[in-house]
Amino acid sequence: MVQTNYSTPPTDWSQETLIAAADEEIPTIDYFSLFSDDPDRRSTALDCLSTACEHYGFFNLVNHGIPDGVIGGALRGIADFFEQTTVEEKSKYKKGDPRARILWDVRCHAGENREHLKLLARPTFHCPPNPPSFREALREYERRFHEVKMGLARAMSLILGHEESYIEKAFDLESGLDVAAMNRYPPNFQSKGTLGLAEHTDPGFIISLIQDTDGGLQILTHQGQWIDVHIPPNAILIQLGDQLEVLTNGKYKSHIHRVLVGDYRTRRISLGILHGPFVEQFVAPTSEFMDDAGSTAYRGMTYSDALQANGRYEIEVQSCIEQLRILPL
Ligand SMILES: O=C(O)CCC(=O)C(=O)O
Ligand SMILES: [Fe+2]
Repeated sequence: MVQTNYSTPPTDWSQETLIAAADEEIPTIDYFSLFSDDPDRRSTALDCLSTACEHYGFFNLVNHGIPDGVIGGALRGIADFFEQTTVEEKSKYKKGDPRARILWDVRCHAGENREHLKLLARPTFHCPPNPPSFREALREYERRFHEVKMGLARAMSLILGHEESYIEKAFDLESGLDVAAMNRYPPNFQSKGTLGLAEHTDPGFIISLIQDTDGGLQILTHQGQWIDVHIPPNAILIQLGDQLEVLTNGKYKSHIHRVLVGDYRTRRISLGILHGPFVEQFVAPTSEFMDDAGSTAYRGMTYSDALQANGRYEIEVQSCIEQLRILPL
């Protein structure tokens, strides 16, 4: 994540700037149409995907084939974990061991108000054992979305002008590092300020996001405007990650987003999965996306090094896009 300074909130965030967000349309992509046998339908869907990736960097995915019950079950399981597990039990997962595969914390200050749980979902699935319904429900959703992710990688490879397996190979996606990041906002009734989560971008190929309550997430568009993100029930928000920005030399960009807590009486649960390349995969802009002089706007790094470039652990999945960007002289 960029600019996540937990002790000092950014100074220019007045109440007004936090609330002034435009109500803009979020592009919607129909997943099944991307693979339709009807060539017109398919080509229209791929065109829409191309516009969404290049001009927005995020979109709502519908008709993805994951049953409503699987999405609802995962969100209920997460709520059960946050509500039924004792603080003593959760505290076993506090940051300490760099090789930890599960991380839990609660933050309550002017720059961040949330309880969160992160766990390694792929290549191996790790999860607290209780409540038992949580593990199974999360695993089922994660398994289903893995297929959707591989499909999106194929469709995006095509709109980038490559063979279907281009992104899968460039990121070694079948061995990719997927981290599930679950949030509860606000964490309690002592929240301070209006920020649930400070502005940041996320690393990886894409980030998929589901929620149980609409409202709170805001995205800074490439045109520099904060917009409120509305995710229709059972749609999945897809955000492009930093490593896709690096691979495409900035043709597809990740974007800054943040979460507001606003009303302390409304609870919101979200599940973002950060779908990353294989940790040892070296990710650098490929020649097709360079200009005639062969110049690149990003430096290459393995995914593991990029995740640790800010001194963080892999499981924290923090962005280091600032270190990856080569600033023009
Ligand atoms: O809760 C949300 O809506 C977004 C969470 C997020 O951006 C993250 O965990 O990286
Ligand atoms: Fe994020």
